[in-house]
Amino acid sequence: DSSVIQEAQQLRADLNLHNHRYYVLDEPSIPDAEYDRLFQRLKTLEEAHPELITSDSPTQRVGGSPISGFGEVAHEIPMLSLDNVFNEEELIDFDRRVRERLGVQDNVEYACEPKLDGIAVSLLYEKGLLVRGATRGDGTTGEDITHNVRTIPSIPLRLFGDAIPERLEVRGEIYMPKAGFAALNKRAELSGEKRFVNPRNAAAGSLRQLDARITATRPLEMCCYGIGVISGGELLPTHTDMMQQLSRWGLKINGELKAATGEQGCLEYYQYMAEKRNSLPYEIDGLVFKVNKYSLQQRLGFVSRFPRWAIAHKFPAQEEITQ
Ligand SMILES: NC(=O)n1nc(-c2ccco2)nc1N
Repeated sequence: DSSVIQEAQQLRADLNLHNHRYYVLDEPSIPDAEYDRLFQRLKTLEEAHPELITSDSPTQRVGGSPISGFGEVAHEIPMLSLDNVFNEEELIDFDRRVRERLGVQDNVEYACEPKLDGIAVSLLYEKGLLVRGATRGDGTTGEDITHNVRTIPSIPLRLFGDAIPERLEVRGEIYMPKAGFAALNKRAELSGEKRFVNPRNAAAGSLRQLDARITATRPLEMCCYGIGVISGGELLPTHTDMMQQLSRWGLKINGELKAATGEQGCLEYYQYMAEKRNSLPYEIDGLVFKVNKYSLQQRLGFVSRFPRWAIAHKFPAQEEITQ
């Protein structure tokens, strides 16, 4: 009856908000015991009235039986991997090429982020509901790991707030924090299971499980670093704007995300993060500098879409031959 429906809806909303504060904001709002009590109450209501169960209920994070195999996902927008630079000179060269290609003299604003050492994933939200998770794969085709990404507490099953796009593809890195990795290997040692070599391998192995119940026991987190498809919604002018918007919709973004001006701003960020690297709670294998304005990315993206290894040498236009 309607009071049970209302109670279930209220419990679902409250639990999802508590999850958001605990796993995305790292600011727990209630004691664990209180959370468990609410969770058990929702579980009881759903068992008594299965028709109340919705896909974004926190009780639905761990699926039922294992899947038989991984489906394939065709990325509508290719998931490009990043080119690398290894020193200041090459970074300065990158910035110079960017400004040359844009035909600008003055400084370009960059978005600066740590490069998390995990697994790149694509999350598709339709009308705010998480409908699919996929690995990068070869950039064009990835593996469907929806059943496993649903178990990760920092991945919202439903976005909240307003002006949520019809379709929103969020891209980010699934990673295992250093502390979680150490605890997992400690448990593995005690139970005679194999240990993982590093957090990246541990995350990769956890996402390759056919049985989501195993993935659910692994301390995984997800941090957004970009978007793919966005339709029926507003694309904000810059990457940093868009990441802040993802955060308002309940997604986790990296606290070290900053805007910097020109090559000098990037080099200062590099120094700052080089000092800070060992004290971060997760492993990083570098930093990522992105031209912050999407309009400039589009222009640059255009140039880089042509193969850099081939060029067409055109003949001069011939006089039109009149019949
Ligand atoms: N791994 C990582 O942390 N990444 N990866 C990107 C990326 C890959 C392609 C475009 O952006 N950005 C960040 N922060």
